[in-house]
Amino acid sequence: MVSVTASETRSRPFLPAAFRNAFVDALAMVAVLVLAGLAVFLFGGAAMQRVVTYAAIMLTAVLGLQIFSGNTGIVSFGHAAFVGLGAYATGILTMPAALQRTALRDLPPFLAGHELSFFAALAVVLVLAVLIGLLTGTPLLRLSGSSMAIATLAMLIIVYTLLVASREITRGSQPFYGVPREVGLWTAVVVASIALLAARLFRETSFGLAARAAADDERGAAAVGVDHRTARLAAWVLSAVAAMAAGAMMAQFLGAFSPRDFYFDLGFTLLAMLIVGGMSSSLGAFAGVVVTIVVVEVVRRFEGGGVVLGFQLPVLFGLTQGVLAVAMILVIWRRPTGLFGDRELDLLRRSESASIAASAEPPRRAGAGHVAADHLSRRYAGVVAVDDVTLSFDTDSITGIIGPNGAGKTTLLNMLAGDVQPSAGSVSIGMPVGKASAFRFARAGIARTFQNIRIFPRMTVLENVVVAARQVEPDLAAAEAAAMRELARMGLEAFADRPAAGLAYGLRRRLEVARALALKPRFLLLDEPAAGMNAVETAELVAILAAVRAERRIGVILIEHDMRLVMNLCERVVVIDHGRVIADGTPAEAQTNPAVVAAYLGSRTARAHMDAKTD
Ligand SMILES: Nc1ncnc2c1ncn2[C@@H]1O[C@H](COP(=O)(O)OP(=O)(O)OP(=O)(O)O)[C@@H](O)[C@H]1O
Repeated sequence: MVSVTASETRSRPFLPAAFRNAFVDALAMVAVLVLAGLAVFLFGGAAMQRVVTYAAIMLTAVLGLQIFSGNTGIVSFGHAAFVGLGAYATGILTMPAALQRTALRDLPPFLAGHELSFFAALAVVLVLAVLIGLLTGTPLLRLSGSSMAIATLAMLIIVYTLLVASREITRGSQPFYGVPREVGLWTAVVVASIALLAARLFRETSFGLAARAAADDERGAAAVGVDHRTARLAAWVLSAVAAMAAGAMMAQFLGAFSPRDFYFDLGFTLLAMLIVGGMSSSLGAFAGVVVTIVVVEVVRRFEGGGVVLGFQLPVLFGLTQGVLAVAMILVIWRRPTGLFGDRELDLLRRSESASIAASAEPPRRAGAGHVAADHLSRRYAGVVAVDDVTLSFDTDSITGIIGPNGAGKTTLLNMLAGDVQPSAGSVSIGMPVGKASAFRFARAGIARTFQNIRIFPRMTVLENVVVAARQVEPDLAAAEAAAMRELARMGLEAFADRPAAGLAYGLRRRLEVARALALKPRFLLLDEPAAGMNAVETAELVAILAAVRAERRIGVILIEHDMRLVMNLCERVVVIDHGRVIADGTPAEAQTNPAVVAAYLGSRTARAHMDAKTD
């Protein structure tokens, strides 16, 4: 459990808490793998050693898939293609030259006669994997969600077709043979161990955090400065590296193979293993491989028929794939997050040793600055949501935006946050942000919360805030300490290690504010921050916002229907009706403005709200 201390620890930790925890988790899984290797090495026969070697190779490939699909939430059917490319590249690079002259007579000269050792070939394959990852990822990741998943399927088919068509290099659909079989148990165990470390640690890097945040809520992630395309590309490239490393080992493990070995069957097996274990964690990938290999080894014995309890079984062709398919369906049905859920081992997080001190460093104060809307309009097929609005907001002030339902308040706020593009006019935030997009606005100091809360439910409460802190603080340990400080401010430190999904409604709203503040913003844009809160919670929120403003001198712009909150907290009130600004002044002026009363306060209840005096 994370504990908070009031002051920052004197000695800086060797590694940020998240990495220490990840490292220990990975070491625990590596220990199990090494012990399994040792057990079959000492006590198992050659057949058992081959099973564990194969399991370690598959583990490397499944971890590759997990790095991408587990962190981004996008299923990939294409990773078998990476395994195939790694296998063929290794086969060509390591095949003895004499054999090449007979088996691959038409091999282009630049590919011929290298005769590399396995590890030299692996190094080349890894470089190749980065290039192939960048080349395939850049166009693929322009798509989103299910279209991206379908595109990975297309990639699998394209690579298969290329392997079959490139006869001079691959022998087409004929078996590619003559690859030296240097990869044994320990090579596979070592490479799989490195893949385990990489997969477990990647989760905690800023790319891993960003990819997971975007998987949970893409708009919410952009609002805390996450560039999801870059994060996904990083995950894709690393996953290609792991999958191609698995392919390199597979080539030398099998010695002979054909394109069919890296097609739908393998793609399905990799996915089945990951889904059975649990897609979202490296623990899931690890467990999935162990469970499915054990099941497959047992089932395989019955595939060719045999006698069980006196009964003669028929030959059951495809029994293993069938059992895997049923296992996958059962898991998806009964346990959608896989056998091992979507949490890592988190060995250190469970103990006191992972305490993170809240940063004592005072957060930066916003300098003078402004956010301005210049003749801003936004139309939606026939509806003019915002109509020619010109407004300017300064730091060190709190402005309330009020107006009837559907007046255009949220649309205006979305444009000020770079989340919605104006149909006409422009937004200036006091510094250049290049192509306007929400993540660039967030990094430039425009933080926001949403009317419908957009936290990252599958991440912990602390991770929710660290994602934001990392966008402005490259040092992870410092980002953790800053995130802890914001959690403590919002009274959430006791929940730091819990999944955010478990928070009650009011606490989720607070978490969203803590997350926004971790961006060290110049402006904080809040869309109905008190919605759904009771009077006590609202009063606490008002006190927190007033304290934040006093401490940091930031500009706060909030949309709110709770007039008591607006009148108590805001120095300026902007009233919007039918997309236009109809009043802009002090709360007292708004209360007595006849246009406001006429346009906004038709009903008696609303008038009663408006008449609420400041406490
Ligand atoms: N994505 C969209 N597509 C089509 N119409 C939209 C879209 N977003 C907003 N609108 C329309 O624009 C108008 C203004 O909506 P907006 O949500 O900005 O108002 P609001 O003042 O925030 O309302 P509320 O107080 O109910 O949240 C409404 O008529 C709404 O239906």
